[in-house]
Amino acid sequence: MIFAHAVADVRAAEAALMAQLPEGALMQRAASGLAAVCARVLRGEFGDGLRSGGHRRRRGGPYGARVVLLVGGGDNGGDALWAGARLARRGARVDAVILRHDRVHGTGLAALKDAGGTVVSGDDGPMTTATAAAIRRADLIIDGILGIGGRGGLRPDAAELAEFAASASAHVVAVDLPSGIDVDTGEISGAHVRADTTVTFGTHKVGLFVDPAAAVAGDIELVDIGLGPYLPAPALQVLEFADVARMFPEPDRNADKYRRGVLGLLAGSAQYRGAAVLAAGGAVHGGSGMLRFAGPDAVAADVLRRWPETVVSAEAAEAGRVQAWAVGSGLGEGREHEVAAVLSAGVPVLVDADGLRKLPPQLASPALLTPHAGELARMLDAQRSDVEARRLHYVRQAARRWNATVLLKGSTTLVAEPDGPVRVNPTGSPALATAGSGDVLAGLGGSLLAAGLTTFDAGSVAAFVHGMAGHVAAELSGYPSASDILEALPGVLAELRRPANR
Ligand SMILES: NC(=O)C1=CN([C@@H]2O[C@H](COP(=O)(O)OP(=O)(O)OC[C@H]3O[C@@H](n4cnc5c(N)ncnc54)[C@H](OP(=O)(O)O)[C@@H]3O)[C@@H](O)[C@H]2O)[C@@H](O)CC1
Ligand SMILES: [K+]
Repeated sequence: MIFAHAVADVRAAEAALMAQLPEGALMQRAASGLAAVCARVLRGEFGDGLRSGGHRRRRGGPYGARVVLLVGGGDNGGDALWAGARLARRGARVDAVILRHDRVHGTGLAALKDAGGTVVSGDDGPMTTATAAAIRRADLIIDGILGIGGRGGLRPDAAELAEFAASASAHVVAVDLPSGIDVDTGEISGAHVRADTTVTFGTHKVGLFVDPAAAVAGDIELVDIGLGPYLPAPALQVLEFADVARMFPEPDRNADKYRRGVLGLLAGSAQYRGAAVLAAGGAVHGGSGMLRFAGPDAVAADVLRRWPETVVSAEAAEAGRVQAWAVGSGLGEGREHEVAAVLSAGVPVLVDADGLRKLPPQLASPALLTPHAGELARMLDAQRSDVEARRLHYVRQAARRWNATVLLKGSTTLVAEPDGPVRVNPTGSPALATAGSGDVLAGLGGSLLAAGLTTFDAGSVAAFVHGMAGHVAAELSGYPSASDILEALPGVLAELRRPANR
């Protein structure tokens, strides 16, 4: 599992570690790790990041490379200067653009000059003719404007510099984080750097994983500086393949279909017949032992035709015993009494799409709510654009409001509980943004609930697996449909459940 921590926790850990070490030792660790990644970038080991096609890709390593440092007035700038000195000693031509001469990291600047680096900015501002020329011809730009000490978007002179750097063809490496993002929330409130690679120190920072900021961080490289033992519980968790393989329910030797878990599915309507079929497909593959579908005859017939292993009934009340419910995908208007009954059935329930419009003020059962940004906005009486800009804030707010697990779908899917760390799904891709994709996810998540996973684990495992299926489907069909994603699921699950991976 990958973790991310809040800035206050990073600061506390840093202080505890620093008390054990000689002055400047941490910055040297950071700068050495940063220089090592930069050398790899200059050997062509990293992709072209955000501006694919526009890059001057260098393969020869630091010797002879042209490097520009953007240096703010704090320790982030200090890291850049020390790393620049290391690259200069390895034969790079290093030019520094200093934003604040009165605040610049003195020993870092002296080290850079000793190693043969030069300053191209002027006394009265960073943008000079020499700055522009250096940035235009650079192979690599190192963004040391702001790190975890920054607040708000970049100030005008830094913003002008970042914008000019963005127009150049160099690979941009951000020091600790892309300057100008809000590091604890992933929000962006003004001008900021767009990085191709971010080299972060000690632990990942929250904003590197949460959109919109995550989208401007590029590839993330973590440099271990020894903070680990001093860090408290993380603010964010990112599941990896091995975690999901371990968490995915494994039927025991004596399991029968009931013991593996039965999911009840209340989905689909005359208007949205396909949603029921897609959700049922996600459920059939999702790890539970049996699916009971409740819905109108015509819809039930569609489900049975595609998934003959399903048991169908006309009403939720007639469905029989289940270990969990999934409700809402394509449900349309009406059926309020059935939804209410399912929500108070005393078993865990996944609520999606139209089910989210029918939520009571208080939920009686453990619930996993799976809105996209528009649905979450409606639930919280907010604007969709606000939810998209402040995803972490709103997903946490909804989790507390309904005392439930909330999975906010989108560019980076977040899964939050009322308390504790938020999970970010790392497998998302634009391939998942297609009609019916959410229905597959709902069935899959419901099935995992029925198989006994907690709402938190069911949501995060479902999102991970669904995202992997999206990638596989995209490789096969370019722009995959929800049916393609569904078809990719068995292969992904087989891979996940291979004994070597568990
Ligand atoms: N944590 C660790 O373990 C380690 C941390 N290390 C490194 O230290 C970094 C943190 O350094 P830090 O605390 O000196 O703050 P930093 O981010 O450089 O910014 C402060 C400067 O920015 C300025 N400024 C603020 N807002 C601004 C804005 N909107 N637009 C423009 N300017 C703005 C502010 O100016 P002021 O407000 O004071 O006028 C001040 O000059 C951290 O990210 C990592 O890289 C490693 O070396 C070792 C291990
Ligand atoms: K930075």
